Order: sequence, then C-alpha cells, then structure tokens
Amino acid sequence: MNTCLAPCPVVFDLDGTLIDSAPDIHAAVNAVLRLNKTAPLTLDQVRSFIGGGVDLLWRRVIAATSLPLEAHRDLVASFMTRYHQATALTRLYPHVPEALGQLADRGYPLGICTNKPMGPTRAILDHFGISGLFSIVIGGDSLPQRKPDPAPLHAAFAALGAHPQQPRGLYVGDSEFDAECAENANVPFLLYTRGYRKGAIEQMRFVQHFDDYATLPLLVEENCPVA
Ligand SMILES: O=C(O)COP(=O)(O)O
Ligand SMILES: [Mg+2]
Repeated sequence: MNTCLAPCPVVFDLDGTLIDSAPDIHAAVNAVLRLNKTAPLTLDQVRSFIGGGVDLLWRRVIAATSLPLEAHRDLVASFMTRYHQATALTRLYPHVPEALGQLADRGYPLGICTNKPMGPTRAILDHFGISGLFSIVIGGDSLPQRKPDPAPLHAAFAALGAHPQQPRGLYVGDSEFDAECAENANVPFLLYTRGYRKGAIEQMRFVQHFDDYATLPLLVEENCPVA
C-alpha cells in the first residue's frame, strides 16, 4: 500500500489517456501525406503509431508508405505546423473533467507526463479549459529523454514535491510506453484500457486497470490514501 502523509501526486499521460486525440493526429498526418502525393493512412494505422512521440510516429508513417527516410525531418516540420491547431476532432474521454475535479478538490497534486510535444499539449489543455488543474506539465520535448525513459516521470513527480526516497503517488496511462516508464521510475501504474495500448491487458504490468473515469477517484484513494 502506497501511503502518503499528504495527498500523493497523481500524474497522467495525455494521448489515449485523458484525450482521444487520434482523429486529429490522423487528419494532420494525412494532410502532410496529401501534400507529399502519398496515399492516406487509416485511423487504425495512425492510432497504432501513437505513444512514442512525433519522431517515432513519423518513422512508423514512413515505414507504412513509400516515403523516403531522408524526408523524416521535413515531414515532422510540416506536421508540427498543423499539430498545434489539431484540436477540433479531439475529445476528452467520458467523466475525465469530473474525475480530475474531484481529485483536485481532495488536494491531490496533479501533473501531466506525455510524449506529445509541449506546443500541442498546451494547446489541447487550453482548448478543454483544464490547464489550470495541472501544477506541472512535462512534454515529449521538455527533456532530452522521453518515455519509457524514467527521467520525464521523475521530473514530474519532483516538481509536485515527491521525495525520491518516498512513495511517489501514481502514474495513470494507456500504453506500453507508460507501463514501462512507470516500472523504470518505480512508480505504481494505473492502466486506462480504452486508449491506444498495442497488446493484451494481461501482458502489461500495472497495479490496477480501469475503463471508466467515474471509478478513478476511488481507485486513487485506495492506492494512494490520504493519511
Ligand atoms: O505523442 C505521442 O506519441 C503520445 O503521447 P502520450 O505520451 O500522451 O500518449
Ligand atoms: Mg498515451
């Protein structure tokens, strides 16, 4: 049991965890492919490429198309100009605002640790009016390292006042990148199962999994009680 003297920090992944952003990412990818006279990819394909950040996303797009690897840099640059405005098709998962509000009201310090770059991360949090709930936001370009490296998660918890030698609260995420990052950082992991996970739930390591944010406040309390 992960008991904290003060409410434990709770850090969230973003894409596939708090937001279903795949439709916007898909549209932005296909806009760039169209410009490069390349056939579009399906939503399922693009969704399966999300989780490791923009560079990996485009390495996977290139592998799935006839585009040359040397074009990677220009394709990413072209994508990024669209990614900052890519909010119209993105939705918060059901009950996310209520769950975050309840946790904040109970005094849990909240943070974000995502592989999404900071520009689009800020844009989407502002779009949904939830930026103010998070005391720290670590994006995919905030540090030289990205998840599953533990450095971004360590940075998020340190900013929320967690002591490295003490229980560090919880990380909530949807993907194998998140589970591995939590394990590398020695942080208990809660898996949201309606996101962009590639494999079976049973193949992942987590303390608990959930598919409805209405249940999250209780899960957090059970795994991270306020002493
Ligand atoms: O941008 C990505 O590839 C994934 O972002 P996430 O870390 O919020 O899932
Ligand atoms: Mg994710």
